[in-house]
Amino acid sequence: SGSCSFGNPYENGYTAYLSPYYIAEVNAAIATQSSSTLKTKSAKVAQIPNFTWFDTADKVPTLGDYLADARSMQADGTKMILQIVVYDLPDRDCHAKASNGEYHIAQNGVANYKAYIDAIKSYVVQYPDVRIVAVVEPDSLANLVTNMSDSHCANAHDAYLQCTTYALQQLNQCNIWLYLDAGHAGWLGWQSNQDPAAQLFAQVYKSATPNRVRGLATNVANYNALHASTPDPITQGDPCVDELSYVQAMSPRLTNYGFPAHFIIDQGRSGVQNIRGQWGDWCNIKGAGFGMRPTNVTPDPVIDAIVWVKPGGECDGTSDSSSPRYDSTCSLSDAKQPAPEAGTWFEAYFEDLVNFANPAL
Ligand SMILES: O=[N+]([O-])c1ccc(O[C@@H]2O[C@H](CO)[C@@H](O[C@@H]3O[C@H](CO)[C@@H](O[C@@H]4O[C@H](CO)[C@@H](O)[C@H](O)[C@H]4O)[C@H](O)[C@H]3O)[C@H](O)[C@H]2O)cc1
Ligand SMILES: [Mg+2]
Repeated sequence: SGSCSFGNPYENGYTAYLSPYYIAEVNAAIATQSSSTLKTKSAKVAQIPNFTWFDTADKVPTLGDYLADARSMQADGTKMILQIVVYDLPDRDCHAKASNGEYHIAQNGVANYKAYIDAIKSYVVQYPDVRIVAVVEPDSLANLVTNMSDSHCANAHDAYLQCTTYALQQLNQCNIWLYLDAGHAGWLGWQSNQDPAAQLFAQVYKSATPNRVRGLATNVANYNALHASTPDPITQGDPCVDELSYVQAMSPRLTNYGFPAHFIIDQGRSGVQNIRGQWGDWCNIKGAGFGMRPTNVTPDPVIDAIVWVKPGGECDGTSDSSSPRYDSTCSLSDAKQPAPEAGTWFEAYFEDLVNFANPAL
């Protein structure tokens, strides 16, 4: 049956697959741009690998297309990594509104979610020769740590855990590596949140054995620095001023609870610091730029790789107060407006990310 390796999936010799979905978004954007400099820089972004978000079940068949495409690219000996996000929990994004999903617990949501996971699994098992890295359910467990006082999250608690355990039980093939989403330094890095978070992550890790959970993904769809030379003033009071200090604080706690976690850290929109009014602000933050490029060269052996998970240019949430998914966070002074619905293309914001990119494009 060959080896079922479970080391760092980002080991040297692997090439991250470029999402055709994102390339199409960027190409469409370029067609609307007039500046040749902007067009050139935008084209460079399309060549930087990020994660493909399966935020609706009807996108899952494209996973088969991407796996087949990646397999064809392996014909010459190239070894590919396909990076995806599993993101379709019932009552998703329970403490916010912007990213509420298609499934609802009250409407058979857990069963629907299991069918969604089964569909993903059906493709994973068809391509045992293609390496897959999956971030599992951004914001979900983090909300269970800090927002049980929100009835939406309290009511979703059991379903989130049941669904996540199911996903880990089903997505356990040798060609997939899973990273549970772990919020970020400004969410769970606060002294009072660290241990409860570590306990919950370890509980979920141990709820499905054997599993292919390599560790945690941090800073997904957020803006924190990997390493801040000088802490952003908004971090005042939080011992974890950046993602490096966050993962270094969490690692021994997780090991202590029986979860020897490694980490991947999103830096897709972290190129510019000191741009937020407060650390809890998360929506279309003005002044953000594309950040350090994805790499497996990291400042700590517990960090497998720096990655781009949130595709820059895809909106965090609408600023239209008449929308059912309107979240007032997207109308704060540090949020770029007007903004379209979460997940849809936000051209003005994309152009800012390009122009403010650090390193420059
Ligand atoms: O001084 N102290 O000692 C002390 C102690 C504790 C303190 O309380 C902490 O304050 C933190 C804010 O500083 C809070 O963190 C925010 O929590 C929000 C959810 O509630 C997150 O929002 C999500 O963001 C996602 C993208 O990241 C979106 O995709 C998603 O839709 C969206 O919902 C923010 O990122 C995150 O920054 C903590 O909960 C809270 O516990 C504060 C001080
Ligand atoms: Mg979101």
